[in-house]
Amino acid sequence: MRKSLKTTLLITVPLLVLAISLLLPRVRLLTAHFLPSSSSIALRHSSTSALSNMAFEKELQVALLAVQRATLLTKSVFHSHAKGTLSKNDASPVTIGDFGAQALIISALQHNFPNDEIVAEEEAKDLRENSQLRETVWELVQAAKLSDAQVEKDVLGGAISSADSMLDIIDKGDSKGGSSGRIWAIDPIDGTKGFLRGGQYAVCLALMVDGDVKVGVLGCPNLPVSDSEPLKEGIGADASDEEGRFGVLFSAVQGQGAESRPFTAGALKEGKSIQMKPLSNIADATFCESVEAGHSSQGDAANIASKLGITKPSVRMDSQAKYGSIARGAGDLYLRLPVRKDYQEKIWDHAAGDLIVREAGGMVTDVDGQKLDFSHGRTLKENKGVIAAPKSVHGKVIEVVKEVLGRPT
Ligand SMILES: Nc1ncnc2c1ncn2[C@@H]1O[C@H](COP(=O)(O)O)[C@@H](OP(=O)(O)O)[C@H]1O
Ligand SMILES: [Mg+2]
Ligand SMILES: [Mg+2]
Ligand SMILES: [Mg+2]
Repeated sequence: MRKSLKTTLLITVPLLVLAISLLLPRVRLLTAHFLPSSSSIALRHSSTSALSNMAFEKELQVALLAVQRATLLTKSVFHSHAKGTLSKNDASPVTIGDFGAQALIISALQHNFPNDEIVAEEEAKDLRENSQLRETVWELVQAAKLSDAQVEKDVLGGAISSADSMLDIIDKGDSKGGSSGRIWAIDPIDGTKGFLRGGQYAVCLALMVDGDVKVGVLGCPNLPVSDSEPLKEGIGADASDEEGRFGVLFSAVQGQGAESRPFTAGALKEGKSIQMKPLSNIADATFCESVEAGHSSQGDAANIASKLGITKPSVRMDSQAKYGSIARGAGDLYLRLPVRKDYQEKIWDHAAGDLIVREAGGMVTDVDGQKLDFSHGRTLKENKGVIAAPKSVHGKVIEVVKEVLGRPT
């Protein structure tokens, strides 16, 4: 009896060990691919209904990691390369960082969601015509990797196969956009002028379904990690070298709240829920606006602020870092006031930030108080400007904006 028990154990124990060792890597792979690691990207939900509905969990995980990898590329451009700056048809700048970041994000989206459409800011034409530029971007793209090789491969799909396929991938961002289906909006570097100056910039990604923004992620490598640090001008790439104090990822999923987490090169850190700052007296508000006077009328902003009784000077910063900053309560208002009648805002300049502010308890509209409508193609052609504010004061701000800009009431 004892002998047969011993024999059985001798056979079954090694078999069990073998089975477990064969199964474990598969379970790990599946977990990495389909389920976010609970410690690394645990979502905090703002409502109980969200707890029973973890919608867009995979989209959020992929978006966070794709933005993180692309942001690593942009940081590497800032620190070690000439920026390879070109002037586009509209005289705005584009750099090797913009091209590289767009290639990496689209590659990750195609690996996970091959049927989704993509609206992205850049196109590969200049790289097709300039082989030296193409090689520089290709080198950058090959070098940009998350430190976790398993996540890099399983979640983001690993490396792009060749320089030519990189060009095709960049051009996959040519969707016309619209009101139906799943469409991602990418701004590989928002605030390119800020990036070139060493100021704020953001790597931006949002998913729209039937014209409605469902997921938004912003990578802001030059903003402070701390949500409570007051809004300040002049923090930029030099400061971001200070170990651990700079670099933040903002994210939001519709109906599930907004979060911030420290930016890293490795596993995603846990997200922390963020909210707009309660503002009982509008006169105490801090408002932010573009650094570029050509993107937002600073004169109109000053008039609006003064009529609202605001005495603090505006905080000027580039990019959707403005949306992230007010969503975390570091500032209160974001005013973007049209400079030219004919300019149509681009959806990739606003989709992620709009959702992040709304999920943090804010309200985002155009200068007439209409919500931003992402269902009209690549631009926000039915909207003019952007006004983002806490819900409690948004109506008052719009009243004054209309008065100063002479908009119909
Ligand atoms: N006349 C204009 N009015 C408003 N926005 C403009 C503009 N010309 C360019 N932009 C947009 O302003 C964005 C930067 O915004 P901000 O001033 O808040 O940093 C640019 O994004 P990119 O830098 O991605 O090209 C660009 O799309
Ligand atoms: Mg641009
Ligand atoms: Mg932009
Ligand atoms: Mg851009």
